[in-house]
Amino acid sequence: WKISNTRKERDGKTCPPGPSSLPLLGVAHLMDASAPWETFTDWKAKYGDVVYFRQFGQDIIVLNSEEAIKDLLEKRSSNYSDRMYMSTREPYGLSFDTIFHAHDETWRAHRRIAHQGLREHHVDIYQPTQLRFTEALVKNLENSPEDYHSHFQRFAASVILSAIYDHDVADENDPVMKAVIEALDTLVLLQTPGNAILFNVFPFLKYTPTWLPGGWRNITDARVKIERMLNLPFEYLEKKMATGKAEHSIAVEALERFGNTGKVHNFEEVVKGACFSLYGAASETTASTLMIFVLAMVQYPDVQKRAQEEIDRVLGDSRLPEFEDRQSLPYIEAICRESLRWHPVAPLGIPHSATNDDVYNGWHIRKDTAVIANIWALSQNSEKYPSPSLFKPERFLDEKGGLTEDLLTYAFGFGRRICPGRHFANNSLWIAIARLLTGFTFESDYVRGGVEVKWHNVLTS
Ligand code: HEM
Repeated sequence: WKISNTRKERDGKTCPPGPSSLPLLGVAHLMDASAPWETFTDWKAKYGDVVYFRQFGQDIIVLNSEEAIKDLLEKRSSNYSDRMYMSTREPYGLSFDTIFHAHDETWRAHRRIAHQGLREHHVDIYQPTQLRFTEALVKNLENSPEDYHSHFQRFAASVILSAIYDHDVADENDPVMKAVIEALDTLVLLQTPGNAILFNVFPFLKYTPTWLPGGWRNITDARVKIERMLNLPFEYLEKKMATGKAEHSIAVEALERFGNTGKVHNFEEVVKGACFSLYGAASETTASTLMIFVLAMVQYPDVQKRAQEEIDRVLGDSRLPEFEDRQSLPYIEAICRESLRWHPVAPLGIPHSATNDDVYNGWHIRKDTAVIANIWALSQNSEKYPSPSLFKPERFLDEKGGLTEDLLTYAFGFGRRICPGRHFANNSLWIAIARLLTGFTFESDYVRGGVEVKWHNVLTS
């Protein structure tokens, strides 16, 4: 066995450099399975900005620089906006999901629905809802601070369910929210590319009994959860519509628009699928980013103190931050950006896929190659972010204390597949972070017998 950093030949064509794969293992023995983005970032030094390898029969390319990512995923987006085939899609009833949908007409309809409801500035109409659920989050955290993770999950699910379905999450027993949170744990694992590749090779994994480790793979159990998450919010909405009580929401708007045109075949299923994907993608990412923010506040008390001083200085102690205060609180904004950068919640994004054969820098890229944009490598680039492992919001401030132009858009992906919920997510995160810093000081309870924080890395961290 010898690591080769020369260019590799395949079918007589030159592929980008990368580690050689072993027949059964692929490159598994070379990777840190719990944090593959770190291995890929180390490979940048060894192999460069474009790294190629094969894993369980799948061609994979990792892009380790902004330039390579822009060249392929943005400038050549017509060829790099597909998704790799996931063997978990059809059997688990996930064919309708935008996130892993092929780059086709249904996907375009999904993106139109998402864009219509979540485009920049338009998302401001959800601010009153985001504020209302932030107030609920603060109350819940006051009552049971130890349950912070479930409070963040509930906050994230509530804001998005309200925007999509005008569904008001009443309490922690709300059946729709419970269905979403219950299904999401399984969904995230099923859609983690490494897991899906394993299903390609060992299809029998679908039948793992629920009581065994890895029981989330059980196909009967998973399908029930996924169907409930797909159908339940829609059933609630239909009841509201039937009684004329449905307020404006992304789903209602889409149903009206597509229903009238007759252009989209099976439009109700299309709308359902698009909405499922939106709240599927919104809940976990938003809640996890808040977890990352809290972890940073615990580890960096000086940052927390400086943020609280900014809030006191700008607002005094007579009122709480509102969206209108955003411009006047640059350090809070910088904390939001640093929370997205310090440990990106989706460190490898979601792999794109090549529709056709292509040539880049003289290297051959085969059709159906999975193309991973290594967001982690961008976020930890020490030339752009000195001492990248430190949580330093000041890196987003200029000498005059104003914000830099680095908006961290790369944390939300690239090209045609860029996250359609990014403006909505930014608002949810900002108001939650501003209000949490006003109402609380976060401290570690580890020395008092609390649990050690461990990263849980799947499709999201
Ligand atoms: C902190 C919050 C969030 C982060 C960091 C995040 C990040 C991402 C990333 C990296 C992708 C993959 C983009 C690509 O393939 O290049 C993505 C896709 C997606 N995100 Fe987000 N996201 C967040 C919140 C949201 C929210 C709030 C929504 C919905 C309201 C949403 C909806 C989606 C959807 C539907 C996709 C799939 C797009 C497609 O495949 O065409 N995300 N997101």
